[in-house]
Amino acid sequence: MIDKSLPLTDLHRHLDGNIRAQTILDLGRQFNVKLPADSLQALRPYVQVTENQPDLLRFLTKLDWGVKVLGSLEACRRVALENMEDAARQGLHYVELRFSPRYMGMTHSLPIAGVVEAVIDGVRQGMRDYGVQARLIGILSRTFGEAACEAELNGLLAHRNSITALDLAGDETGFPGSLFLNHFNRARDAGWRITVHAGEAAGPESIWQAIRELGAERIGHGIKAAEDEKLMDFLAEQAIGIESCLTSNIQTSAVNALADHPLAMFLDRGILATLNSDDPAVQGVDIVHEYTVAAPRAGLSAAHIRTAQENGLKIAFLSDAEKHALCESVRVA
Ligand SMILES: O=c1[nH]cnc2c1ncn2[C@@H]1O[C@H](CO)[C@@H](O)[C@H]1O
Ligand SMILES: [Zn+2]
Repeated sequence: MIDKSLPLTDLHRHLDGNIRAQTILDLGRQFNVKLPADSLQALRPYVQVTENQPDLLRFLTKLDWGVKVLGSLEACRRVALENMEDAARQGLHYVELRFSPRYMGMTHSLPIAGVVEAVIDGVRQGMRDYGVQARLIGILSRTFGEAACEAELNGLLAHRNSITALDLAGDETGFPGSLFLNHFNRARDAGWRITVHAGEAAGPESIWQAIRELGAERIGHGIKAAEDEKLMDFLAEQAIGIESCLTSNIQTSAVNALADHPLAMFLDRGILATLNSDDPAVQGVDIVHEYTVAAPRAGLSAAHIRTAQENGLKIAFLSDAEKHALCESVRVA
């Protein structure tokens, strides 16, 4: 189901939602963080979704142990590097890793710009060691409010040339995009691309807002676009990509069952929708599962899946020359 002649991409993957359970154990010991369990098996239910959660916020608590053990900048570098190793193991040619530096550094009061630098460093080393291409997306964790997000943005802007895009993630209903106009104006002024988590927990108006007011060129999840015909037409006409994350949407109860997921309809309507993982370690799945198991269960035909894979290249935050080079490297390999 994965076309080997095309690049395999993952455009929506939280680096801080993909911290290995074993690494959480290691770092917990190293930094004397009292974990709820001290074996891999016993820790798993605290750091991984073992049954679907009733809502997004309950799902998001599963990411917390992963960042609570980040006791140093070196620990941040380690998880960034391990993310690159995971990407290589899954056969990805190109990955966009997103992360929230303030969230990562919060427990141990790490300097935000320092976290950003450590992540950049780990990802760079990973590109060299594992031969996977990567770009970084900074996240503003909306759950902590405007002022916290301003500090987070400042830390990201300190390394603006190593960051490709800005995203807004966390509690979409409690902290609507309208609170973050200034933040996104500054991001666009810095020349960054924009993607926003929208229409996951809130309705289609949240997607319209992200596009019109925050300048989103891509939408994370965007499930609720299915409720708005005009919006779906607009997404298709304007080539605004959708980063779908099938398993995540079931685990957060954003969609009741894979068979009800709107991704196949989005593709039928010509929307540039893609298959992505979201928080693989927390979800207990990875991109290959999304292509080979989740996508068919969501009613995608082989042709849909191929289109989604092609769309991954189309809407990647790369220049045309970089996309071309990526295709060539896959063909030659
Ligand atoms: O599926 C999701 N929807 C919304 N926000 C998310 C999701 N997964 C992770 N985060 C949020 O992203 C930041 C860490 O990268 C955190 O704010 C986390 O809550
Ligand atoms: Zn996400």
